[in-house]
Amino acid sequence: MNAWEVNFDGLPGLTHHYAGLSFGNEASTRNQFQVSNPQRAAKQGLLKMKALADAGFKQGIIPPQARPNVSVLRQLGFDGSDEQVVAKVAAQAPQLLSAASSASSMWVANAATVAPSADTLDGRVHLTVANLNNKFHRATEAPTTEALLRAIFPDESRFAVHRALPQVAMFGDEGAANHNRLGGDYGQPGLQLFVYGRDERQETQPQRYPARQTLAASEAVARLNQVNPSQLLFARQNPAVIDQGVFHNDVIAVSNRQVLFCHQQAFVNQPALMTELARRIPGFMPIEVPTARVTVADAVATYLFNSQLLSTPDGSMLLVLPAECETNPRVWRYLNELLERDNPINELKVFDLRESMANGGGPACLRLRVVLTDAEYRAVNPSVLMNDTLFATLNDWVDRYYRDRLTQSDLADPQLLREGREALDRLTQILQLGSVYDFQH
Ligand SMILES: N=C(N)NCCC[C@H](NC(=O)CCC(=O)O)C(=O)O
Repeated sequence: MNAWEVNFDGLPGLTHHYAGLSFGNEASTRNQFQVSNPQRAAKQGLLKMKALADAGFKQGIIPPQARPNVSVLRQLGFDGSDEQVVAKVAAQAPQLLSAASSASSMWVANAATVAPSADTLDGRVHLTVANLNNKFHRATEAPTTEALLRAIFPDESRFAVHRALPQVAMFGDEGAANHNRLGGDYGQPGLQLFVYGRDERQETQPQRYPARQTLAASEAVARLNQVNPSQLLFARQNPAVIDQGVFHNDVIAVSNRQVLFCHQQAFVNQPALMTELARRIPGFMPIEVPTARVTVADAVATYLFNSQLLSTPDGSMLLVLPAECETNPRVWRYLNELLERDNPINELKVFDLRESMANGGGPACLRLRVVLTDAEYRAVNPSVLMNDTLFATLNDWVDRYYRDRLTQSDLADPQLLREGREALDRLTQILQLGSVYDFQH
């Protein structure tokens, strides 16, 4: 079956700011209270989408969520009109206003875990929304993520969107950021590698930072997504790298078809995992970067592995990297040697994503991969697919509504709430999504 990997990128929202909300994500902690530029964040995201669409890759967009999230603030006891709710939380608990205003839904690698139809028992594409239970500001994304995915993948005979797992630590699930699919052509059955950080039943935990993904969650997602049991593998991420800031597996590994590009220290018992993968994946090609060349600290600082590994029509592969890789001499030297070596990677494309990177989100965090057959692709809401017209329309929309400077204290401005709703109302028209936001009901 002819199939494609379609990348859907999250668009940074109007309240993008630096709040230090993600303990264990060192960029988030380091950049707390820095001044952000939401307009630049959105434009950096749009430029990546457009450049990849122009290069012939299939590219979609997932809109931001409505923030501040007034309903969660009401749930926490702030009352009155929407404006009064914002004023009260700003005065009494600014950190909660930050959490309720986070634009974190841009990192759609954490929106859901996707199973292509070639891997599922009922032959549909399955998407299980992630509960993002480990962080309050992210856990509130799930209901709107579900509504957005239903609006983008509306045909229930082809797509099954599952709601998030129960919101408890035992089922902490961070979506596709801890999931890789390996194999041959996209339309052929692949091996789904679920990577977890914590197994509450037995193993030791990281000492310093939280492990967000549990094995129990990964198992439940595999069940919901109806992944053929013969195409499943669960592996544990190395707790020592979680303690060095690798809060999702996509900060230390990325796969495409038969290639797994990862750090030497990414997984527990890595040699045995590589042997198992080689046994199960025809032509498996691991590219393991040794610590002697690139340390885990360098990987975290540059997001080398948070790259997108994309297949070009001639069968070779392209790495989409953040600009931070180019400015680190060790990483850049390694990458240029990689191009010369015997492997399918023969091109590097570098993007300036600094607004997102400063909160710990690189190229791969910003995208959700969805493998689709031709017929499935035609069933996607066509208004979310990137092209020249949509790019121009969205740039104008960003110019009209987005601020070019935002700090935590700006979140108290009631005008920001109004601007956001007006902008998103307009966006749902542009993308023909219907009423997906609470404020539209
Ligand atoms: N690796 C992947 N797939 N995604 C990156 C997510 C970054 C996000 N940062 C934040 O949520 C920071 C928000 C703040 O501190 O303002 C997170 O930690 O969940």
